[in-house]
Amino acid sequence: MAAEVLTHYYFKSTTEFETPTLEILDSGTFTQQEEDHGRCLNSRLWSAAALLHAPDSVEEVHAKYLVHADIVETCTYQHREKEFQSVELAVEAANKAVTLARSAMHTHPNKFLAYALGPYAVAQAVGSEYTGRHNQQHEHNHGSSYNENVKLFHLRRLQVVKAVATLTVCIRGTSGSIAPLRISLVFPDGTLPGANIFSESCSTMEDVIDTVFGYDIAGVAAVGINCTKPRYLQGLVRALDVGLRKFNLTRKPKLTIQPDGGLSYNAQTRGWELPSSTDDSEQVEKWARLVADAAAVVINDTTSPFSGIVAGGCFKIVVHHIERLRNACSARAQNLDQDLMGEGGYTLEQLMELAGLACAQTVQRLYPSHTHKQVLVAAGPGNQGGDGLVAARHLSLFGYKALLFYPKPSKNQFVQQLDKQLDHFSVQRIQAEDFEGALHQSTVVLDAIFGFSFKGDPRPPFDGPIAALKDSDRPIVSVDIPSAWDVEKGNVNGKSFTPAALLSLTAPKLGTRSFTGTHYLGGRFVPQYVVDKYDLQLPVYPGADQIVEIPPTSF
Ligand SMILES: NC(=O)C1=CN([C@@H]2O[C@H](COP(=O)(O)OP(=O)(O)OC[C@H]3O[C@@H](n4cnc5c(N)ncnc54)[C@H](OP(=O)(O)O)[C@@H]3O)[C@@H](O)[C@H]2O)[C@@H](O)CC1
Ligand SMILES: [K+]
Repeated sequence: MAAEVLTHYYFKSTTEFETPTLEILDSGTFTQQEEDHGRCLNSRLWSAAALLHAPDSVEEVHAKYLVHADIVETCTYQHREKEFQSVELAVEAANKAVTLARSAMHTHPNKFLAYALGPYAVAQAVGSEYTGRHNQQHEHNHGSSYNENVKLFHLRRLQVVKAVATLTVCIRGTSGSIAPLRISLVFPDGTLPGANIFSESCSTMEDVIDTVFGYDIAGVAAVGINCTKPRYLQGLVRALDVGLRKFNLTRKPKLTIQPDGGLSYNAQTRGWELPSSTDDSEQVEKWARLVADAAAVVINDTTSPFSGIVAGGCFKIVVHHIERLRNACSARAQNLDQDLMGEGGYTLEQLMELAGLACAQTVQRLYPSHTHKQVLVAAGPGNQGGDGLVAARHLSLFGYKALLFYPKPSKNQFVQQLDKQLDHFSVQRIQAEDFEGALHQSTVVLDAIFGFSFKGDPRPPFDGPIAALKDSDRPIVSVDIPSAWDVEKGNVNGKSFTPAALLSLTAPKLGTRSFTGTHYLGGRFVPQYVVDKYDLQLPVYPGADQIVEIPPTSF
């Protein structure tokens, strides 16, 4: 069964189609602080030392990451109550970490805060997270077993977290990728999932997965790969993916990936070095590409055993890496379109014709003409507007009375021809000042105003109509992404409307992950080589249909 799921996802039931999320995580707070302030934070508290000595720099670093990251972590990775004079002082520092992060976030209300808890291996401060060799000298109770010490260590830290103001705690687990493989995990109730979690026989990815998920005790929320070289990342993600499909988990976990900066540690000079023949910017680009490639294994797979991926880095990662990672993830989506029209041999005209037909078919499927006779097609100035013109023609042929709002005609000759065709299909043109009246008369709306190239706030002549759609109770079917939604972040601050239904073209866009209405996929034109190149996992289109319904995304 596992093999079928892996290699022939096309045969999976379409009800299992789901879009995994991508969230970018800040990373390397320590390294960024060092870079900005030339500060040596090489104490046992590591970056958390800055909470005591340089709180302003902590807030400054958070603010820098927030420009590019979706999630910021408190500066508490190596915060340990043992390094403070009392538990009260430890709690005070932890509270300060939360306050500093929240203060930096006040201009980013849609971003998330996670409380960082580094694993036991890191807290030992002897590089165990890199070598896999854990210090057998235990700090808490020398007579106890390793497991007992790990448990005690985490319980004490969780007591501090519990004392910190109410927080959604995002617990960060680590698996070293170098044999012997060990995982450090924390469990909120202090119960370890099984004795073999730290056993030396736990030496393959399969062992790790069996151990972590075989018990499925409290439902593992996330599993992570940390402190590995970026070049190993995609292989590790694939191995986790293969292993996890064996389990029928009631709740899909997220995967966090946080490789290091790809530098090598020179034991003689005791410093980090670039591989010879690479310069710094080349190294950053390469790092971002490798992490984006690993993330794509999950986000392009609608049958992924993970509900999403959280991508970032760890040691020797700075804000610049995270900025490049964000760009590398977006570039993959654009490349897909270029591929279809480049090597794929399609013309834009062909794709637009098929996209428009899929739009009309979605309206007809959900709001048939015998119940929803009058359809208002709102078409924008870009290629999505062209999809709308094609759809208006088909809708007219399907028996609808079509009204067209198309206030900013395209300069593209082909799109102008599409416009001209509509003169012969009894399509009624609507001027901007009549938009609200037309909306009122209509029984359904096809929103083909803006697609994935929309940026900023809607400008005239589309601002008024978007506001009118927001106030309207008419059912709206949006093409590709609801208009005026950010292609990655969605309906930021609820500025735009939420349609009743969405037709995603080719594959759902990141910004639609919060959409819970009726969701269809269209764009039945993707050749196999593009599927293989981008690891796309597409559902089966039934019969000759141009569209297939996919369940609401579940996050
Ligand atoms: N993937 C596929 O296979 C296929 C994709 N297809 C479709 O193409 C769509 C992407 O098309 P696209 O790139 O032309 O951009 P799209 O989003 O229609 O419009 C951008 C226009 O809006 C404007 N504009 C931007 N911001 C604005 C603002 N704030 N306020 C006001 N205006 C603003 C901007 O104008 P500008 O300001 O740059 O002059 C620009 O002209 C995609 O979503 C899908 O539906 C199919 O046709 C073929 C197969
Ligand atoms: K749209």
